[in-house]
Amino acid sequence: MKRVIVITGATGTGKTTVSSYLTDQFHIPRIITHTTRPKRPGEQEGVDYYFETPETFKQNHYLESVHYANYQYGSSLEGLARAFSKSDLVSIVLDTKGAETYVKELDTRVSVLFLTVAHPLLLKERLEQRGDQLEMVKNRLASDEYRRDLTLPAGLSGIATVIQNDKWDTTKNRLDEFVAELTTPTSPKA
Ligand SMILES: Nc1ncnc2c1ncn2[C@@H]1O[C@H](COP(=O)(O)OP(=O)(O)OP(=O)(O)O)[C@@H](O)[C@H]1O
Ligand SMILES: Nc1nc2c(ncn2[C@@H]2O[C@H](COP(=O)(O)O)[C@@H](O)[C@H]2O)c(=O)[nH]1
Repeated sequence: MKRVIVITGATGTGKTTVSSYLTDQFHIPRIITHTTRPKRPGEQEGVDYYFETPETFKQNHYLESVHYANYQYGSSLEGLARAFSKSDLVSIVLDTKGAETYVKELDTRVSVLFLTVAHPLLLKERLEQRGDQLEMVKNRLASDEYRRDLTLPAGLSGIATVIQNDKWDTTKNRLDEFVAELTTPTSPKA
């Protein structure tokens, strides 16, 4: 059965880092989503995102789309099909609103990881260290979406596996266990 690991949580909690680990360690490809935000240094078209203008953004067919801190983001049916052509088990990085939509739309074909950190101050430091523009960090941390995504939403409670991503070695161990449960045929989660 095809399955999507939805990785969600606040900005800077490490969602993309976790998704890259799943690709490198377990060959789980990521669904590439679309955004109208400008590229960060080092980001590549079709690898990190499909970078769109507000006009081209409208031309895709979305399973869900959101506004996040003044930009548009969406996961297209085309992007989903492209990832599933590589593997029956894929991941996607979403804000919590998108994660709730995925659970509603794909139901038992979704496994959710919700990432947190011990203190939100860590997130500001991580965004700055990542090289985000200071103005962008300021706007993002002042957004309703940022505050919303700090807490596990009711719609994901009892569904999501929560991982506190403070120490990367601990997170890696939790991820290894999570994937083992998903991919063991006798496991209730498989
Ligand atoms: N456990 C960790 N300890 C220290 N730094 C980390 C850890 N996990 C991730 N990081 C770093 O934190 C920064 C943010 O991580 P990442 O880009 O994966 O977050 P994100 O949740 O995808 O963010 P966004 O929602 O803004 O795209 C990156 O520079 C990453 O290398
Ligand atoms: N609901 C969706 N959320 C998405 C999608 N693609 C990314 N995201 C989330 O947006 C924020 C900001 O991302 P950033 O790359 O600008 O830092 C973050 O929470 C992502 O997880 C999407 O297609 N749908």
